[in-house]
Amino acid sequence: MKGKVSLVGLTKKYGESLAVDDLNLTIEAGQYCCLLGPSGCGKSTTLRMIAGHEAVSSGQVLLNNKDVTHASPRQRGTAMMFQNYALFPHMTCLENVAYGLKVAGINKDERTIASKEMLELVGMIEHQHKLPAHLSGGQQQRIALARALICKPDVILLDEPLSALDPFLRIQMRKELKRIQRQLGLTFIHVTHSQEEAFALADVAVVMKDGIIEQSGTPKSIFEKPASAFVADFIGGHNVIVPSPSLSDIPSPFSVRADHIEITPKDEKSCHDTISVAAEIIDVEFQAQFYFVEADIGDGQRCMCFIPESQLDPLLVTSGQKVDLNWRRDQMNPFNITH
Ligand SMILES: Nc1ncnc2c1ncn2[C@@H]1O[C@H](COP(=O)(O)OP(=O)(O)OP(=O)(O)O)[C@@H](O)[C@H]1O
Repeated sequence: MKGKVSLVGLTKKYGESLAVDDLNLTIEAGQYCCLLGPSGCGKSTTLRMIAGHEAVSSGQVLLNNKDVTHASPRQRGTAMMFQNYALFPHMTCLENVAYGLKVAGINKDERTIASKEMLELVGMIEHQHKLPAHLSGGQQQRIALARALICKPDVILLDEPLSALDPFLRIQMRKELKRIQRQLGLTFIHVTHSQEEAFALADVAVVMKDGIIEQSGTPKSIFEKPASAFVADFIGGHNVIVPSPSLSDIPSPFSVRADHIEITPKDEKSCHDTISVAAEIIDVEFQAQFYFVEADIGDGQRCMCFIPESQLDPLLVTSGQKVDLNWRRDQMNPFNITH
């Protein structure tokens, strides 16, 4: 199976500033990989270096174990789908999709058949004769995807492909991307700043910060054990807590999931495997299936708790109420990375 991508010491410098710093990563053939991180962390630069649209300062890009670091984009076996779709406005959908085959010298009959197949795959065959301007954002995106797929690349590179779509369409297209990736068995590398998107799609999520990989793994493994305070904060749903004197047997910062915290009346519980922290409720927000409760635990630290709708005691959990927050000792996550 083709489509294995290896990044070896991949580095990009703009002047003195390091945009991507000694990245080492292997993406296996047929995996859906999401590069995830805040703005400026180096995701797009990494993607562009894999595509061959950005020169590498040092290190290597290997495709199927072959060094393609200095190969042109067309020689690599990768295809890029851009954020703005970059469709040719004067060409119909069919012509846009067929363009790559035309450049490759494929005859008209063959490229029409192949392009129609691709339009079927992305659900756009009935729009084949329309111009891009007459399509919705989601439809334009399907055409852009068909165009990227037409030359049968081993790897598809997608830079924030869903960011221009409204929330409903974004979820629909997310499912489509996954379906097509699974159906064709291709490697997809997808850049996003949305943790939700990355977790929904990725076999492997790579969380980046300041040009380095902070953590990579399955979304579940990252959510269950964020490696650093940065990852815990970025993926959400976790509290990063710096132990205060009342937690004297806990030496260093840790995270605890918001849905693992239980709220009880003050001083009610002291089970030996449970950590209890005195807190004052700041705010309670109804979020349909659960309540979002914010509480002050002293030393300027706030804790968020997700309490299932059916389990919240409205007499206990109101603003200003003094309570205990409790979680099991084994639900505390110490960090592997403490920089
Ligand atoms: N052409 C360039 N010249 C100089 N600096 C650049 C250039 N392109 C990117 N950078 C810098 O490199 C760093 C990484 O940028 P990059 O676009 O890869 O980040 P990103 O994580 O994709 O961000 P975003 O989500 O905002 O697109 C940033 O500090 C950025 O300012």
